[in-house]
Amino acid sequence: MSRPAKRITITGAAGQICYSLLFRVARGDVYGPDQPVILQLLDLPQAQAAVRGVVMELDDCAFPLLAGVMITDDPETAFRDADAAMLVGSRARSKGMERRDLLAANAEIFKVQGRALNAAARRDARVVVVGNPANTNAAILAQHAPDFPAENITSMIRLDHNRAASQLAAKAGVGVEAIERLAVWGNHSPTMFADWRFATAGGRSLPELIGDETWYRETLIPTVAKRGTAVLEARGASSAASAANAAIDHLHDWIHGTDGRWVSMGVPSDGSYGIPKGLVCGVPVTCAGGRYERIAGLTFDGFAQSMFDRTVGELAEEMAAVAAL
Ligand SMILES: NC(=O)C1=CN([C@@H]2O[C@H](COP(=O)(O)OP(=O)(O)OC[C@H]3O[C@@H](n4cnc5c(N)ncnc54)[C@H](O)[C@@H]3O)[C@@H](O)[C@H]2O)C=CC1
Ligand SMILES: O=C([O-])CC(=O)C(=O)O
Repeated sequence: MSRPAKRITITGAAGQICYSLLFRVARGDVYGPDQPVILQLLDLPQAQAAVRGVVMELDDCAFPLLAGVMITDDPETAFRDADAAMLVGSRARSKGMERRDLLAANAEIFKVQGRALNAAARRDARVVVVGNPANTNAAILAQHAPDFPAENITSMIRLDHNRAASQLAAKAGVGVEAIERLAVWGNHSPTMFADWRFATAGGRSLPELIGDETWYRETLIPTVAKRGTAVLEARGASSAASAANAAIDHLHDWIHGTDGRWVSMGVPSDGSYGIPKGLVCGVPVTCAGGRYERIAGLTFDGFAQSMFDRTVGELAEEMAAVAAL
């Protein structure tokens, strides 16, 4: 263990997603098999005992790459010198809670965490927001971290990307690794737009290979959009392992590169595709040299444009609702 350890801030450490996430990060799934890591775990004061239990289990795994674990309920302590941050903790909807209340509660959390990130994290830290509403939480985080590079604050839409890739591969009868040039646009919500128009499998156009536009519009898109609900109904608990896996894919690919493959990330708008600045929006990217690059110059037909406008419109509405609070 000669290299200095990378510090990863992870919030919501006592929750369901982290019960899967922490063990994989500690095993090296983000930074790779030669890179020691230190976990800096944040959760609420009332969750500290549960976090201590999870840390006992981390100890009991005897992970060779785990160089340390810190537990705290103080955001600034959690973000101190962080090389990366996975912001999973957020306020879940409780009975009788309106959407407006949920947005307000999360806006407050990400405002506080934005200030802490601004004060304490390394300037080259890579941040992925997982806690819902993930895109809007990321945009609020960036607003409150004015000295931190906004392009390093992203949100997770990779779970939708992976869900779509898996469904498309099954339909086409190919391995999921054959699926290339898939794009998921917009909000991590049922409005997200899984766009297969440029997708290929083994170099062949996927829409041509599958040859069923009706299936795409009436089955694929709604299946991906409602997948979280379907898992919740079947399992009686929300998608935790697949969400943790997607968060690892997101950060791993950002750090290590995608070798030219497209993946989808929620990134701060630079105005391209007409996405209003200030929004954090799912777009297709490639990653290389520790940076993501948006896929530029894609065109939209009537259906794609209407799907794109709907999901970007929803993001703009969420931001307006937060601004009005
Ligand atoms: N972007 C995506 O694709 C997905 C996002 N999610 C979202 O991820 C979030 C976490 O999911 P689960 O782990 O299943 O939830 P959970 O309810 O099991 O755990 C959430 C944890 O966050 C903690 N927490 C709440 N406020 C906090 C704060 N201010 N600072 C630090 N920790 C805080 C709670 O104490 C709890 O331990 C939820 O918002 C969920 O909707 C889930 C699946 C996919
Ligand atoms: O709503 C949730 O907590 C779960 C979620 O985001 C998903 O499974 O996509």
